[in-house]
Amino acid sequence: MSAPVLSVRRLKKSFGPVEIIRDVNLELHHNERHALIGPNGAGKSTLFHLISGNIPPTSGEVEFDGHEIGGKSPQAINRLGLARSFQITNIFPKLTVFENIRFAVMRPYGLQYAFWKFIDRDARIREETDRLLELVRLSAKRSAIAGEMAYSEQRSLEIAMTLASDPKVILLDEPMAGMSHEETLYTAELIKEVTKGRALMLVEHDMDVVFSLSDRISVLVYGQVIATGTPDEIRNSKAVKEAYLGEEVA
Ligand SMILES: Nc1ncnc2c1ncn2[C@@H]1O[C@H](COP(=O)(O)OP(=O)(O)OP(=O)(O)O)[C@@H](O)[C@H]1O
Repeated sequence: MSAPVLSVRRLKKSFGPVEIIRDVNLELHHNERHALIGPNGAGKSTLFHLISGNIPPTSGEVEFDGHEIGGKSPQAINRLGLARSFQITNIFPKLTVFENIRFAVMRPYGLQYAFWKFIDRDARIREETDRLLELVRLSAKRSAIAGEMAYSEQRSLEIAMTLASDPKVILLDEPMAGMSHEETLYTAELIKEVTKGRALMLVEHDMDVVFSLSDRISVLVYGQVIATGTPDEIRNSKAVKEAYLGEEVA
């Protein structure tokens, strides 16, 4: 496996006297799909917030693509090539699908405040928007109002917006939350496709998705990584069974 594109070392985060992230070490490699699983309240979202710059660490390091990013702003981290989509859908519900993606495409060009009519002439932005529409299979929905689409379609749109900055690393926080079985299968396939050539870190509660999609899995329990390994290694880990998966399977 290649060198890590993202390394978390001895990371800690306390809220007041309570230590939520307790000395976490984690590596994400180029072209790797890596899931982070663990019981409710284990600290998965907090770890994502620390990596994406939404909250600063108490101590420790986060290195992304050769840069120390711990404590940097989400915008600065995003510009370096790390993109995150949130548990809560991040789209503009009253705009069309095309307008939503175009907004995300314009962001890296610093054009988001320009007039739409001038932007419409900008072939570069239109082509990139069309490419992303096709990639997430939403071309037929380009004129649909985003907030009126099915939930899974809104998540596809959100994934397209996350890809707009052409990130090296993508963090997805519970992309299947609230989806039907069919929607989950569809979205898992889509995620597989669109993350080719990138590194993905995923927080997800659907264990079928986690075990079929991931190259490696890390298990977080009470703010500590208790195991990292391939799906088979994690499935057969005694420590994981005792601390977490045994309970899930039951
Ligand atoms: N800003 C905050 N201030 C105080 N405590 C916090 C804060 N954010 C999170 N916590 C606490 O940190 C712990 C970990 O929360 P976190 O949301 O990271 O867990 P999680 O593993 O993502 O859980 P879930 O699977 O339910 O989403 C929880 O006990 C939560 O109450």
